Amino acid sequence: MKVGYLGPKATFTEIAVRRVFSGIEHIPFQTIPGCMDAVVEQEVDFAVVPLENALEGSVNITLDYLTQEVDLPIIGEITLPIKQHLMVHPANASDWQQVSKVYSHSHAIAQCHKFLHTQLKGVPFESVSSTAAAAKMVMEAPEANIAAIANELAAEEYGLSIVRRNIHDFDYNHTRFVVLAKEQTELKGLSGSAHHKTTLMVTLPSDQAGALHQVLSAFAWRRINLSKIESRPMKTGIGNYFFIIDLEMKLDEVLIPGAMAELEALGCGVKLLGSYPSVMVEMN
Ligand SMILES: O=C(O)C(=O)Cc1ccccc1
Repeated sequence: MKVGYLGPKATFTEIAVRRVFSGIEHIPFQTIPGCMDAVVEQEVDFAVVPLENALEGSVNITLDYLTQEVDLPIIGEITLPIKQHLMVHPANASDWQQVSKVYSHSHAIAQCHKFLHTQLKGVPFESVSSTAAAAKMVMEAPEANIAAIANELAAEEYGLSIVRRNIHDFDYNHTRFVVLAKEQTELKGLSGSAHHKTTLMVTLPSDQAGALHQVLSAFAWRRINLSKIESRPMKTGIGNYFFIIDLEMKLDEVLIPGAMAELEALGCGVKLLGSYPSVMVEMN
């Protein structure tokens, strides 16, 4: 068995993988679509990809690729606390305040905007494919005084010096990762979880007044709790959106199928993206 993740080694995604998958091979991929394609091509059995951060919101490439390019069920969710650190090559540890550029994943940069604006004012930043990819770049270029924003494991893995710890702008910084597979599978690492969610993709009938209100009513009168609703562009024209809706319950035989049937009767398109256990893990 193999699990693919957004690499290289020591990304936050790999930390999430390590907490849930033991005794199977962990394979890094350079991009989020690359991880998902690897499941489709059966190069790996599972993929773990970031979906949403508490400070920066959804990872749009994950939502869009999952809803529009591949057909893979979500079989689990892992929520991980995120701590961002500024790190440089040990050769530059004493003059880190003179760094010429800061590299990281776009979400990590966004989580540290206040720090960058106040402590490294005017220093340009650039987003790369992951936090660990940034750490690896810094390790490979000791002659350039550049910095990465990444986690503690990446500093260890790539031999970097952490010069400022916990530089994320708000303490409550968590990221949700989803586990994808080719088919619905029960994950051993998540089987003890008492918390389940169900995610639906809903498209509205065009030009129908009150359609979103009716969609929400279908959940409301059944007392199904929504933990998230997100709109994403259909990419067919301005104003054309679909919705991704997270329900705080496991797929049952009555309430969710009833709500889905009601939405279809209203003229909506409804697709089940997954019903899955959810765990919160520690950083360690
Ligand atoms: O780049 C990483 O390390 C990732 O796993 C993606 C990510 C980036 C920022 C916060 C959480 C996950």
